[in-house]
Amino acid sequence: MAPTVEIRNLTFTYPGIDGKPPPGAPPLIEDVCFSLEAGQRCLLVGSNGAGKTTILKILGGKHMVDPSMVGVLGRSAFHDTALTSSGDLCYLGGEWRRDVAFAGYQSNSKGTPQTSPICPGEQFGHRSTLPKGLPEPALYVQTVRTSPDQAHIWGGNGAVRTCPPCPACPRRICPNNLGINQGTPLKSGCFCGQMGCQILGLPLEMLLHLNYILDVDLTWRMHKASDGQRRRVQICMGLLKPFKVLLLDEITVDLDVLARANLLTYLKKECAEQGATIIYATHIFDGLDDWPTHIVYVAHGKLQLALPLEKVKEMSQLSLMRTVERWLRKERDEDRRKRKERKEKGLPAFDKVIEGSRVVNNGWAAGRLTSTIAGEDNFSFSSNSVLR
Ligand SMILES: Nc1ncnc2c1ncn2[C@@H]1O[C@H](COP(=O)(O)OP(=O)(O)OP(=O)(O)O)[C@@H](O)[C@H]1O
Repeated sequence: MAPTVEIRNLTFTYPGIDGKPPPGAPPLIEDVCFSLEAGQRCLLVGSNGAGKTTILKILGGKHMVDPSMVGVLGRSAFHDTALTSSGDLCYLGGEWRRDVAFAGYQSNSKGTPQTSPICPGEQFGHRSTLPKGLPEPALYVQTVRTSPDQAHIWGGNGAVRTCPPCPACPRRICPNNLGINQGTPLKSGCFCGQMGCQILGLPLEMLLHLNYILDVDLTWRMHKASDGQRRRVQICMGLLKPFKVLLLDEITVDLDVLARANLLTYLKKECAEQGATIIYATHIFDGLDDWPTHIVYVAHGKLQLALPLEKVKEMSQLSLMRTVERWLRKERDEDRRKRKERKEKGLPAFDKVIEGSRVVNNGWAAGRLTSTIAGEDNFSFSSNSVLR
């Protein structure tokens, strides 16, 4: 069976705002390889800062890497934007926000901004869909972010401008509004049913299905909902489109035990019935022992283990939680031993921190003509000023 998710020698360093990794920065993710097939559920584990979110975001197409390094359903998640907009590839992360984008051209010959907006949810941003003949660096993709409270437009310089809903496109936030610099918080007090149907443009029937699983009351007012209630709505909205590959970055954190158990059962069933692939990064192991089919363990951005669960030898004696605890304890002890040795040799205990700006545009790596691997040559396959 062809893998639905394939990572081959993935190496990645976060770029700074100039689009380049800080000089001398070591790779954050180094030489990671693993693959998964349809119907497999994989737990992604590792200590804080190990690189789980980074890997999931790369898989979710939020950071550009060489297409040879990551294949989701046989496609490059970053470059093939139709993959994410179709819903086949779904990323649900800790923070609730949604990216929609438009592609356009930075300026015409007179320097006037030119935009060719494409509404959210439609295919956008691929170089081949844009008129030919314009110089490559003029191509850009810009992100409109929406959250329950407001819509944000991220400008090229990282500046945030809030954006009112577009009158021509009342069910959605339309990039036609780009450039309107007026702050209208978006539906902060709306009903959660309205959120799904009006703002995200989803039909009510679809909403009702997951609603039952997550016990969401469509009359909840978003600004009055508790953290866990908002989280339920987030998950509900995120899972509405049928997915083939689902990436979950610790989204169950605010859920009560019943909601979490129902969700895990639902996901397991979806996986078995629809042949979906799920990767779930978490630190919460309650009730997970018989959930995953596979486990991937990363430490310091490097793959330690990628195995079917039944092949994990510790699991014959220990629970999943105790198994992972043992790995992390061993890793921590090893780190401490190394630091001690370095100190004894008169070296600083920790590696020198390479200063670089943190990429804040929703984890979308600033566009670049260069590689995201420190010290490597430029990509031949990238466009400048990509600001997704
Ligand atoms: N946007 C960013 N720009 C620069 N560095 C980042 C960015 N996001 C994360 N990092 C760094 O990358 C490393 C891995 O972070 P990541 O969030 O992938 O870890 P994680 O395994 O998900 O951790 P946790 O379990 O705490 O969520 C960390 O050292 C972090 O400081």
